Order: sequence, then C-alpha cells, then structure tokens
Amino acid sequence: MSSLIKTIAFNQPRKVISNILFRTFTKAELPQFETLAVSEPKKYVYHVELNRPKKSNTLTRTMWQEINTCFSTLSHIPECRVIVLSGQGKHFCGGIDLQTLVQMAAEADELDDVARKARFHYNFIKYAQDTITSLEDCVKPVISVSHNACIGAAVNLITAADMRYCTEDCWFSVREVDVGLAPDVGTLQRLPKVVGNVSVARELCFTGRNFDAKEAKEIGLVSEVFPDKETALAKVFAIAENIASKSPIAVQTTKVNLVYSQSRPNKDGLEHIRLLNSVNNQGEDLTKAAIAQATKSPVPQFDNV
Ligand SMILES: CC/C=C\C=C\CC(=O)SCCNC(=O)CCNC(=O)[C@H](O)C(C)(C)COP(=O)(O)OP(=O)(O)OC[C@H]1O[C@@H](n2cnc3c(N)ncnc32)[C@H](O)[C@@H]1OP(=O)(O)O
Repeated sequence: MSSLIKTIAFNQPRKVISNILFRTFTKAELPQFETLAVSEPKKYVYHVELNRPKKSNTLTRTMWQEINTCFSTLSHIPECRVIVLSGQGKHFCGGIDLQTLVQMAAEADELDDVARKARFHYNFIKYAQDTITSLEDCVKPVISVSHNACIGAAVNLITAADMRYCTEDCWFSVREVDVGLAPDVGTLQRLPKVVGNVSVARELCFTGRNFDAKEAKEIGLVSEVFPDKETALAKVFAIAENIASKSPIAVQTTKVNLVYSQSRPNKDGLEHIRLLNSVNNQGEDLTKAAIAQATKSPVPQFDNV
C-alpha cells in the first residue's frame, strides 16, 4: 500500500482527504491583490473590482495574473456563491495596458531566433487567454457591471462572464484592430455566441467602432442598462443575492453544464448533465428544495459546497 493510502486509511482520513483530494480555500486564504479590490457586500456574494483607477483599470501583467488567481481561488471558496465584477474610478476598463503590450513585443524582439520569439508570444497570449477563461472556469456565476469605457481586453473579459449589465454612460469597443491586433483572448469566440448575431459581431470586430449602452442592450450584449453605477450595483447585488440563496449544487452544476454545452452538440451536453444529475439528484438539496416548493415554504438554507 502506498504511503499516501496508508496515511488516508490510518491517520486522519477526513483532514488528509480534504487537503489532498478536495482542496477548498478559506476566505482568509484569498490573497491581497495589488490591482483588485475584493469584498463581500452580501452574504455569499463577492465583489471583485478592477482597481487601477488612475490608469483606467488597464490590464498590466500583474493584473492579468491577479484576475486569474482571484477567480480560480473564489471558485474554491465555499462561502462564495456568486461574483460581481466591476471597475473602480471613472471607467470600467480601458483594455490592455498599451505599455505592457509594447514591452512584450520588445522582449520577444530581443530573442534572436524566430521560433523562440514565436514561443514567447504564444506563451503570453495563452497566459492572457487563461485569465479571461478563469471567469468561465470558475464554477460560481460571474456577473459583470461595466460603466463608461469598456474597451478591447475588457470586452473579452465581460463576454466570459455569465451575465452582463451596464450603466447608461457605458460604451464599448472591440478596439484590437485599431492597435494592429486580431482579438486573441476570447472576443472572436464568445461575442458572436453572446449576441447571437454573427453579422453584428463581425462588424464590431472588423471596425472597432464605439457602440453605446443602448445598442449593447439591443444586440443582447447586456441584459439591462441602469442609470448609474450605484443603482447598477445595488440591483445586481440583489440579483446575486437571490441566486446565492438557492442550492449551490443546482446553481453551480447549471453553470458547469451551460459552459460545457456552449461549444458542443446538444447530445453531448445532455449526456453531461445526465451524468452530473445522476449524482446530484441523490443529494439533500433536491429533497429540501422540492419539499419547500411543494409546500410553498420559504427557500430553505443550503450547505456550502
Ligand atoms: C495578448 C494580448 C491580450 C489582450 C489584448 C487586448 C487588446 C486591447 O485591449 S486593445 C485596446 C487598448 N486600449 C485602448 O486603446 C484604450 C486607449 N485609451 C483610451 O481610449 C482612453 O484613455 C480612455 C480609456 C477612454 C480614457 O480616457 P479619459 O477618460 O479621457 O482619460 P485619459 O486621460 O485618456 O486616461 C487616463 C489615464 O489612463 C491611461 N490609459 C488609458 N488607457 C490606457 C491604455 N490602454 N494603456 C495604458 N494607459 C492607459 C492614460 O495614459 C492616463 O494615464 P496618465 O498617467 O494620466 O497619462
């Protein structure tokens, strides 16, 4: 018997299993971030704010890394059930920090060999892609609230959120073409699916033109437009609180299956949820929630997961 199995079997099975096989994080383990502010405005609702307001919340290397760490960690904090993402200061986010972009190109240029330059670029793009995808990989629903500028990388970021809201003053631009780039961290893959109109999505990507909150609502990029950020956050926290009161097993499995199904045939998505629910349906949440529904009782309390 390997030493791991011996430890699990004979020492402190619960502790060892939870540390090695089912690692979750406590709230206290969420790191302090330099470019993000994280708070818990309501029970089970976490608020992640982009926090480089003097630089329009533009994404530096540190910020790319911290967003990834933040969403990956929140995914494993049981007390966190829903995440609201917004930006501090004048703008939601001005996209990638252009200095970082130029610096990355210069660093790659210092390498002599084309294959090694390519590997450098490949790795940075992958790193940035993984950051955006961390919102999708996070099993907790992520709701974005954007205000004023939402440009370039910021559009990539919000298209990876589960639900999007904005303020009346918000404007958007898939700006990449104007900085000489094809969008490479998710907009080309996600925006057409999010808005459900390939022609409109392609026009926005080819032209990089600004579009306002009204148009964002019309094309389905955002669910609702609120007069200002304060109102938007209050309404969105209420929506988040409602979601957070429901069975976290049901909500998180719903997210996992929606994400799984978005790029697969219905047959595969249906099989995936069949397998997940063949386990979940034996759990306590279904019984508790179903009895409450049938007896018109208040929403029951559910254990964290
Ligand atoms: C692997 C690659 C992955 C991702 C690639 C993504 C591509 C993109 O994101 S493309 C989009 C890049 N972003 C932009 O082109 C935006 C450029 N900025 C603006 O349009 C405006 O600055 C603004 C964001 C609309 C804000 O305008 P305003 O309110 O008038 O304030 P400013 O004085 O212009 O800016 C305030 C402050 O922010 C700095 N800043 C703004 N944007 C950027 C940026 N993208 N990179 C670096 N810094 C930026 C600006 O310099 C000001 O700072 P000061 O220190 O006061 O100069």
